Amino acid sequence: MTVPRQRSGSEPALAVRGLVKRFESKVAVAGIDLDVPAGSFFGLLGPNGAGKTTTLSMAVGLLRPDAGQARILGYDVWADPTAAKAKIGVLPDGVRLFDRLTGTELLAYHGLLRGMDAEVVDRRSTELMDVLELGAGNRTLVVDYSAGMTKKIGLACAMLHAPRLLVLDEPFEAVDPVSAALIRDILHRYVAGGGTVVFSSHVMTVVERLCSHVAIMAGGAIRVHGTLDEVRGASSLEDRFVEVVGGRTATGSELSWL
Ligand SMILES: Nc1ncnc2c1ncn2[C@@H]1O[C@H](COP(=O)(O)OP(=O)(O)OP(=O)(O)O)[C@@H](O)[C@H]1O
Repeated sequence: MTVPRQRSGSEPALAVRGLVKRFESKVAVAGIDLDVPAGSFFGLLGPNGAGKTTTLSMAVGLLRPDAGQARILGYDVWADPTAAKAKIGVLPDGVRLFDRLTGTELLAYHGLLRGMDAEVVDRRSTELMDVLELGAGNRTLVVDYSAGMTKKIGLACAMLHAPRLLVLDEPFEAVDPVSAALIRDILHRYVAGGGTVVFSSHVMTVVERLCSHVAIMAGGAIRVHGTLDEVRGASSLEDRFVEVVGGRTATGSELSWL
């Protein structure tokens, strides 16, 4: 008999153990252990190809790992997907949405798929469309949205059911500064209200401004993690990042034809 795992108040919002993913001969994620404390604002950093998207996709049950485990608020993502997925909202990489719908229709679709009450969906989607400045009455199809608007409707879909954990892959990419500030405020409020956010980003200033905790990945492994202050020490986060992942600068001899 399998004894259900005890869930306590101190359970990390997200816990991964020994996550591995290979794509043919390429090891994209090489055995990652990571705890995201409940109530934290967690930034996952790393250079292009470090394995951030692959890690987050496995952690939320979108990509099956070759080895390892992921738990969301104590629920195993692969053994108990219904319970685990009820607790999370996900903004995946390159959001694949049913884009022949208006934003409001897409939110209704998401809400009803999650078994939410139609009236609640209606109320929340109007509020989300409004707050995210997508226009509650806007009849534009999502396929015709700009990249930044697509990011915002993806975020709205992730938040609609009021999850306890938000996992966001590059939420600030392609978003204008005004919308980025808006998203930052919304996420701040969400964390202040007891939610947990994990997001990947390349924008150090955003991570430094928002995050309580940070992990830096490179080559499919976590190189350093901890609170923001522990990770950056006396340097800036950017300097620490370059130090950890190894920086390369153009010496002047490259691209001489340019
Ligand atoms: N479906 C796939 N098939 C083959 N290789 C893949 C696949 N997905 C990812 N990879 C490889 O795995 C490695 C990690 O990719 P991943 O997208 O997780 O990196 P990332 O840190 O999110 O990068 P970026 O910051 O550029 O988005 C890369 O070398 C990438 O080429």
